[in-house]
Amino acid sequence: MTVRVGVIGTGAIGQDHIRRLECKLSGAKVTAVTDVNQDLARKVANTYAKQATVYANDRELIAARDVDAVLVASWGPAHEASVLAALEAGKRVFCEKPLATTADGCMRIVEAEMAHGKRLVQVGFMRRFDSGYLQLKQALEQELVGEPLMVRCIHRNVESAESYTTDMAITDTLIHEIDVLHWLLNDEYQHVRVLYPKKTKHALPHLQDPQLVLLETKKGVIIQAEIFVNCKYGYDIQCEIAGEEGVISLPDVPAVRLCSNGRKGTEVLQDWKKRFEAAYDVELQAFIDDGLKDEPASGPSAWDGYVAAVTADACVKAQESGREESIELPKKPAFYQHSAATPEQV
Ligand SMILES: NC(=O)C1=CN([C@@H]2O[C@H](COP(=O)(O)OP(=O)(O)OC[C@H]3O[C@@H](n4cnc5c(N)ncnc54)[C@H](O)[C@@H]3O)[C@@H](O)[C@H]2O)C=CC1
Ligand SMILES: O=C1[C@@H](O)[C@H](O)[C@@H](O)[C@H](O)[C@H]1O
Repeated sequence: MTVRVGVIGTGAIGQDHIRRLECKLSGAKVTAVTDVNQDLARKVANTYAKQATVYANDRELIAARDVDAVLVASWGPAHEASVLAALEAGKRVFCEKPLATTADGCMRIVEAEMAHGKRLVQVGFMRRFDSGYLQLKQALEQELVGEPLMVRCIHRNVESAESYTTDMAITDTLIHEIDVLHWLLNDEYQHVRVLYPKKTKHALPHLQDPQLVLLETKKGVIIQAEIFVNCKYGYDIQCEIAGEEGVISLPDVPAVRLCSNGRKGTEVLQDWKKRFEAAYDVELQAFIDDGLKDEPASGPSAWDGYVAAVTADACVKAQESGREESIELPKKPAFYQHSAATPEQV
């Protein structure tokens, strides 16, 4: 059996996912694509999925008889409408982050999915499938460092586009830490503060960069997350967790060590594509496998998308107020209690 996938949005990550569905993963086939830029959609189909039909819009693609599952990789503000339409059609949907740009939008998706009665949505929080983060999770579960006390994270990008704004440091970038850290710590967020250090000369006038986000969990763990999207030297993701009995850190991505011209060192990756390539493969294979087995979606859920959105809203409020803001979430519905399975491969 094959899961026939329709892809909405054929930009950077849409193309990447189409390529992996067609060339790397098993049990899937891209049968449909669409993009508001129809020339791009045609070009991408022609390059990576010659058999795919190019549709004029998301609604036509979702309705297509040869589309079993939908992959949403359009711009964030377009996600909610596509996910809701896919749910209405009773089709599985993998949605890149953010699930929706507002907490209310995420809640509408949660409600639609619960009304449908089966989990169909997986959110593209790929770090939960990254071997390094899985090793951290395992170490915490085995209590190798005892109770976690403090976390230090770094999320650096080489440079940001002109369209990247100060709030996007939260909604577009920190959102990955927001998701992965509460999953790692098995804890909930309580408060947040955002500090603005001296601004880099490499950021455009409208952008505050870097930023320091201080999150406190209900158990009292303090997380210090640096977001620096014009760091210039590379794509750098770090995470260190200090516990009562020791410290664990995210492993470096293995790379050849080169000694040449009087220097010794390794290449620094330049973007998310290579850093999380294996994680994207595993998350999407999990989505396809759930479809092949006709089982409820088991990856990061619509509820996880909602938690991330509520937390991001509080972070943006803290950016604006300069004060500590609280993060309040309703109780997780029973429908989502047994979600977000951890893949076994570490
Ligand atoms: N999980 C991850 O690490 C990453 C996730 N993303 C997420 O993936 C999404 C796409 O990001 P990129 O590929 O970098 O952006 P992009 O700008 O390269 O591509 C987005 C594409 O969506 C199309 N589009 C916009 N609205 C549309 C609509 N209503 N219907 C159909 N097509 C539409 C655009 O024309 C564009 O071609 C974003 O939500 C982003 O946050 C992006 C990069 C990495
Ligand atoms: O999701 C991603 C991008 O959309 C975002 O713009 C980057 O800052 C992140 O590093 C990347 O993982």
